[in-house]
Amino acid sequence: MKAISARGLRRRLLLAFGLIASVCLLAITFYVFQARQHVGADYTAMVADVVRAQQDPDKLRTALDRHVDLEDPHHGGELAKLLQRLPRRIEGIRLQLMRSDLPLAGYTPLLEELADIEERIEALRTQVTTAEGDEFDSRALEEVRTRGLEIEEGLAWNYSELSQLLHQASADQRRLMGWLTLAVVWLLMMVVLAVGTVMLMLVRLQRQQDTMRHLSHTDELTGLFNRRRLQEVAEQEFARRRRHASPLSLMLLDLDHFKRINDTYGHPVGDEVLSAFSDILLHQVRRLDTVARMGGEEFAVLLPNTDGEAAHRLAERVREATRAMRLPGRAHAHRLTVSIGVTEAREDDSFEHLYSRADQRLYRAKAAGRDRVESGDAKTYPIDGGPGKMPSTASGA
Ligand SMILES: Nc1nc2c(ncn2[C@@H]2O[C@H](COP(=O)(O)OP(=O)(O)OP(=O)(O)O)[C@@H](O)[C@H]2O)c(=O)[nH]1
Repeated sequence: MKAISARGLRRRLLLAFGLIASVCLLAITFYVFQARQHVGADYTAMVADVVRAQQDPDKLRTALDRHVDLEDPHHGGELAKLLQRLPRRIEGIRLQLMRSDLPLAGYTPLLEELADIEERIEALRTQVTTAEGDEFDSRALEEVRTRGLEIEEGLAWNYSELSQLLHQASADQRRLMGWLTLAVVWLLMMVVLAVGTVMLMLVRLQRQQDTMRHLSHTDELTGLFNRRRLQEVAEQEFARRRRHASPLSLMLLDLDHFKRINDTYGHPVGDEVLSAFSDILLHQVRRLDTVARMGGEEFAVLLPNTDGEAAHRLAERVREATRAMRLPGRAHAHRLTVSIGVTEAREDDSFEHLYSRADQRLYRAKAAGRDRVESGDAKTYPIDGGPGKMPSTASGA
């Protein structure tokens, strides 16, 4: 599986975080809008019905007055029609209340009273319609008036109570919605915060992992790769070589008599020399080469796409540069030299074999007097690409 870099991961996490935050923001806006609209619409409709119903008692009083004052039986028709409409209005309000989510317990006494009024309206309507066409006596008219006024009073009181209850409930509901909205906003903020924190932690974790990986691949003193990393890169290069059949060489380098530097100038100066030598190596090689410190004063350079001849030339350049190197501090007068073993990978070779051959050649270079490059081939190699001869399989001082 391809590893994601810390930067790539951070970019993806930030993108995800931005998306989540936007969705949350949209959800909050949508919720607040819907909640306010919903509550407003329900109560507006119900309160409007009750306000209209509150005119009914006045209409009833007027109809009664006309009915009684004119003593005209035909006016009974107008009163009867009104008495027919009133129960429908009550029924409509009752249905609205039932359908709403209001706690009906507070409304039950009112609804019961309205049901009672409905019955009385029905009785009065029967009385008025039955009497239509007959002669009204004043006693009967007075009775209609009295019963009508009782209904009018009952209706006026009930509607007024209902209106108050609805206004109160509406105010309560709005307050509740306000709190709910706040709670939702708070909750979403917490979610966003939590997601952000988790993402930050993930980014930190990834950074730590990257640092750990870097440290596990790096030599602390010189900043070069270490033995483990060289091994990994070598395995990759061998796999690549099997696919593309390109040359691959290895150079092993060991500083000569390094102990003397430590003994003469002290360990810290020895450390500085090791760092300065690393710089020389890095300066001489290409970007695709892998330079590693194997431990102590021993180094290795893996050279992809490089045959033994080119590797030998490079080794010579490194040897020359090392001799010419001015050592730091009190060691400035000391001349540092390096012995180098070079080898090119053969067909069906392995890194272990390659390394072992380079090591043997390094040993030979040491044994032959140090400050030498041993490549093991009987050929002579031109140095720096120009014509030149090597006395034997080795070159050096
Ligand atoms: N300053 C410093 N010295 C180190 C470090 N690692 C190893 N050394 C020293 O390197 C020296 C290596 O000594 P030897 O193995 O005898 O090798 P040499 O003196 O270079 O001799 P030849 O390799 O035979 O030419 C020892 O004195 C080690 O203490 C390090 O990280 N810093």
